[in-house]
Amino acid sequence: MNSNWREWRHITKLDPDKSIRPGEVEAIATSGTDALMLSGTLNVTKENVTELREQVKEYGLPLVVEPADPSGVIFDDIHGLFVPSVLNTPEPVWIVGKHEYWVKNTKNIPWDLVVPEAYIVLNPNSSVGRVTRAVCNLPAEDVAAFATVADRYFKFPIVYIEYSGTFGNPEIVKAASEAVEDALLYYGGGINSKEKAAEMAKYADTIVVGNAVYDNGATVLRETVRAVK
Ligand SMILES: CC(C)=CCC/C(C)=C/CC/C(C)=C/CC/C(C)=C/COP(=O)(O)OP(=O)(O)O
Ligand SMILES: O=P(O)(O)OC[C@@H](O)CO
Ligand SMILES: [Mg+2]
Repeated sequence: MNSNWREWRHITKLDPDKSIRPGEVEAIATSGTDALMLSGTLNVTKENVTELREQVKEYGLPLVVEPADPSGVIFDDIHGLFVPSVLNTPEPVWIVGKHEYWVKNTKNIPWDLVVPEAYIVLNPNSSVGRVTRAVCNLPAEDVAAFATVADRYFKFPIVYIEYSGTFGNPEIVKAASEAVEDALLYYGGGINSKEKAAEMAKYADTIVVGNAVYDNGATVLRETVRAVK
């Protein structure tokens, strides 16, 4: 297991609100992906996150929980807790509000596990786009400026270009990659082939594959891993 998250090239995002057949879990875990991220926007609870963790933990891959709300946070038997802030939302609750609530109401947060992520959400039809009311019709220069604010000003270690559910514009991802100096650039959205994986991996440090696991299966997942490693 490579538990150094700064070196991960490929992450598989599993949704606690969806089910995977037991045979398929092994195929996912042995695909060559660097880590499993347990995350979704809708219908995520401590119970279904815990259930998914139990289903995947025996394979020895790093497990990261990425909560959409404090109610979905678990601390036990995970290697990281990646906490998003959405930069291009008009609602501060998605930038810092839920975070304040979480800290105020939680004892003994294991800060060593916590990695902040600066999300730039670019698909208005995704759950995360709808829920956060993100302003998604941004030209490349605005995305680049958000990326620089995240990297140089707020010092977020991760800038995440999020097109969840649809394949994004490579020119925008390229502009973000040129704007980021120290942060790692994550790209996620619509990767379901080796070509799409390779295209975004030209610019992103790390690609995230989610829906393809459920829609296309572990063979395609493995293809996306091979394309970037
Ligand atoms: C402070 C704490 C502990 C939590 C709040 C963290 C915040 C502000 C999250 C806001 C952004 C968000 C909802 C992130 C969730 C991760 C994510 C984008 C998952 C993918 O979501 P979709 O694929 O759009 O959703 P579904 O798969 O549920 O449709
Ligand atoms: O599900 P997909 O479209 O692969 O997107 C991956 C991830 O960025 C979602 O948060
Ligand atoms: Mg999803």
